[in-house]
Formats: sequence, structure tokens, C-alpha cells
Amino acid sequence: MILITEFMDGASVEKLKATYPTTYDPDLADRQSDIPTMMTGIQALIVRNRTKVTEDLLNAAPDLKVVGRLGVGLDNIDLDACRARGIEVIPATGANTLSVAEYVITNALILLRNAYQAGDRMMAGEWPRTDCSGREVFGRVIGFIGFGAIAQETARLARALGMEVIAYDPMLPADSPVWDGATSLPLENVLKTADVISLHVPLTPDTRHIINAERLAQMRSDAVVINAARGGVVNDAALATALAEGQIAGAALDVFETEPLTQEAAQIFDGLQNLILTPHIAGVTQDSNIRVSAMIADHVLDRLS
Ligand SMILES: O=C(O)[C@H](O)COP(=O)(O)O
Repeated sequence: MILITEFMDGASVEKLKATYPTTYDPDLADRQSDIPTMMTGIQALIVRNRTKVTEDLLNAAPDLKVVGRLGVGLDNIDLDACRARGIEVIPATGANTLSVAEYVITNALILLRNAYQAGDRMMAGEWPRTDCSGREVFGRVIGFIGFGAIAQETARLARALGMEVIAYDPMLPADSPVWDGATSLPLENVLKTADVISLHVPLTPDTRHIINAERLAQMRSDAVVINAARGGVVNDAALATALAEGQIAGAALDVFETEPLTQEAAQIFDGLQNLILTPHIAGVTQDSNIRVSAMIADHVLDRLS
């Protein structure tokens, strides 16, 4: 039996249903405490990022063989507990790479251009041409913190637009071919050089608040920051202060320490200019949903057979 706790493309759900009894309840992640009560007999659990696959949940799942993750971030899954029980965890590696890369490039263009949020002022009768004459990305520097597959794809698009690519990634050897067309630098040098700084690290104890007040202060005053990685990688309160005080010129945030972002938590961003907020959709497009769902359905069927 298969249990799916968050949204998945319909064709892939039907494919699973054709082979195994499958419960598809895309709102189940909002009723987390119900999930353990449903786990007896479940061999495959399919989740996105909101379902917490904890040790307690696994203890209630004696038949579980595989967890399919409709995405790539694994911080909502207790990987050690899965490993200890021989439960395989399958991420949709590669299937949403392009969605995130396009999200980052779009925000780089919008934030540097600084023109697309003029609608309210224009509706109020203003014609703010000077305020809206922003910058081109051509010839400017994009700096990646973490240079895995998603950052590398973003770099490919950035180079096509004439941007220079620099990155900090201590996990990659200096002679790795990924450095063709990108310059490897210490974190501090990326922070002080880049016009656009984009985060591409998982959330771990080492990367938590890797962008904090001290590191924001090292950035150029005309730099913009994009976080489509994980909430908590950036200290959002420090970022809001840096924006308010003009230490940096703009930011796009797709991920937050607590998701969904509550109205109360969002107050730190109230009134800030050149700030784009999106609800954790960098990796989610109609196209990537089809790819991610098909990949996980196929892997889960393969594993169960
Ligand atoms: O980890 C990911 O791939 C992204 O966060 C998207 O995941 P989601 O589809 O679960 O939102």
C-alpha cells in the first residue's frame, strides 16, 4: 500500500493506483498527527517538504520500505532513523533543477532592474522614471554559496546573460570540472564581490544562519540576496535590518524558518523596498511537478517490485 501526503501530479498518482492500493490525501501534511495512525500496511510513503518523517512516525510504520521525496531537500526526513530501519529515501534529484535556476535568474533580473514594483506608485499618479532606472545583469557578478547541481545550472543561465560567476563551496575539489567557467573563492570574497548572492546549501547545523548580520555587513551596499535554498540558512531578521538600513539593495526570499510564513512573522518585512517574497515555489512549476512526480512514481514502483 502507498500513502501520499502532499500534492502530486495526477497522472503519476493514477500510475501508482493502477498497481498498488494508494491513498492520495494532499492535505494530510496539515494533519501531521493523523499520519502515524494510517501507517500499518503502508510500504511506500510519498511526501514533499511539509510532512515530518520523524522517528515516531517510522515507529508506527512496520511495513515501510521506501520514502519518496517529491523534491530534493531532505531536512524534513530523519535520515538516520530511516537508515537504521533499512528504509530507502528517494529524492527527485535533478527534476526541479531548472525551475529553481529560472527562479534565481528571474529574481536577479528583477532586483537589479528595480523597476517592476512601480505599479502602486503609478496607480497613485506618479511617474518615477529616475527611481526605476536600475541595472543590467550583463557584466555583473553572481556569487553562489554552495555550488551543487542547481547552482551550476543557474550559473549556466547566468553566463548566457553575460554574467561572471564566482562561488564558495568547500565540498568541491579545486580541480573539479565544475569550476570551468566559474571562479572558486573563500566565502568572504564572494560576499564582498558579488552583485547577486544566491544561496544553494542544505540546512544543517553548519549552514544555519550562514548569512547573518556580520556577513550581510561584508556585502556591497548595492548587492542583492536570493534565498531559494532553505529557511534558516539566512537570518531573516538580520536581512530585514540590512535592507531597512541600506546595507544591501534588495532580496528575494522563497523559504522561511517557519512555513507557512505567519502574518505575525512577516511583520519584520513590513514596508521594505525591493523585497520579493514567494511561498516556497522556486522548485515548483507545472513542468517540474510532472517531472518530479513521474520520477518518484517510477522509483517507488521499481523499489516495491
Ligand atoms: O527540496 C526541494 O526540492 C524544494 O524545496 C521543493 O520541494 P517541495 O516540492 O516539497 O516544495
